[in-house]
Amino acid sequence: MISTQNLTYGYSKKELLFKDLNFTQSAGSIIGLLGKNGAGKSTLLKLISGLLYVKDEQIKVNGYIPHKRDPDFLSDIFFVNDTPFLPSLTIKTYLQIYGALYKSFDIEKMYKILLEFELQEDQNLKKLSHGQQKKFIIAFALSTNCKLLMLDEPTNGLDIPSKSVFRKVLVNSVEDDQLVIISTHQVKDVETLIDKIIVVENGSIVFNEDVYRITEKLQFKILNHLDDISGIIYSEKSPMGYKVILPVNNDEETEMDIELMFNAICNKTEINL
Ligand SMILES: Nc1ncnc2c1ncn2[C@@H]1O[C@H](COP(=O)(O)OP(=O)(O)OP(=O)(O)O)[C@@H](O)[C@H]1O
Repeated sequence: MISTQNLTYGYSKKELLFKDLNFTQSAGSIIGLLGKNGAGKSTLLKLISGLLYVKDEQIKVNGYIPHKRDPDFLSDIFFVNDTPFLPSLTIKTYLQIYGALYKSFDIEKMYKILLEFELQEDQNLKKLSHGQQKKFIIAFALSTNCKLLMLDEPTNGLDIPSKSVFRKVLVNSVEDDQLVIISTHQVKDVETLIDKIIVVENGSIVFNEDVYRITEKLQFKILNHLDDISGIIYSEKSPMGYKVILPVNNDEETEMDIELMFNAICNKTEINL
């Protein structure tokens, strides 16, 4: 679905953000795109969606060159920005106008998600709070059934119940022929959703692994002491004790602690899966 070939991009010619970035990604995953502030996550999403320009065929998405903005390409991708810009229209009117732009738009699904998010069709989008606008655009994105969904900080501004609804509707909505990329700092919000982690650092992809491979090879535990435990890959002191990453050695699989995993990667821990 996405392939990049020596993708090179910088906001200024002197300083490149991405240099010769190569990666491919097929459909059927919900990816957590992680990285520190300024790592290049949003830029990568903008390049994939064609909002930023690169020469030649350095990126292909669904067989299209994104920046050419072919209508067929645009009707099958959706990019949810951290701060959505919505017109002064009621939800109902917005759906009538913009739903038509997406070939697989499902109005019934939209109304079901609106109900879950406690939004009504007669509400004016401009008069919604930031969190309500976010919920609206997430509901719309999921209802387009686009092959590629990119969500930049989707849980930013959502209250706690809405975050649970977000997780539920996303999991129930996504099909195997879709690819979802979620860029976020709120890693705990997406921990149970994602099946792949991609970490970007200084314009490079420094980690790219399926969650099932991580939990097959690594254990995530909390220990009272570090003494007498051999093979610790990474550890961090926490109020409960020591959070540690260990190799799996007795077939006992644990849930991945995404925050610990991310910190281990950022601390340049050698992780061999
Ligand atoms: N419009 C722009 N003009 C110039 N530089 C920019 C622009 N947008 C982003 N940058 C720079 O590009 C780099 C990557 O920014 P980007 O927004 O992609 O990072 P990010 O990983 O999404 O960060 P954050 O987690 O803080 O949102 C940063 O150094 C940033 O200052």
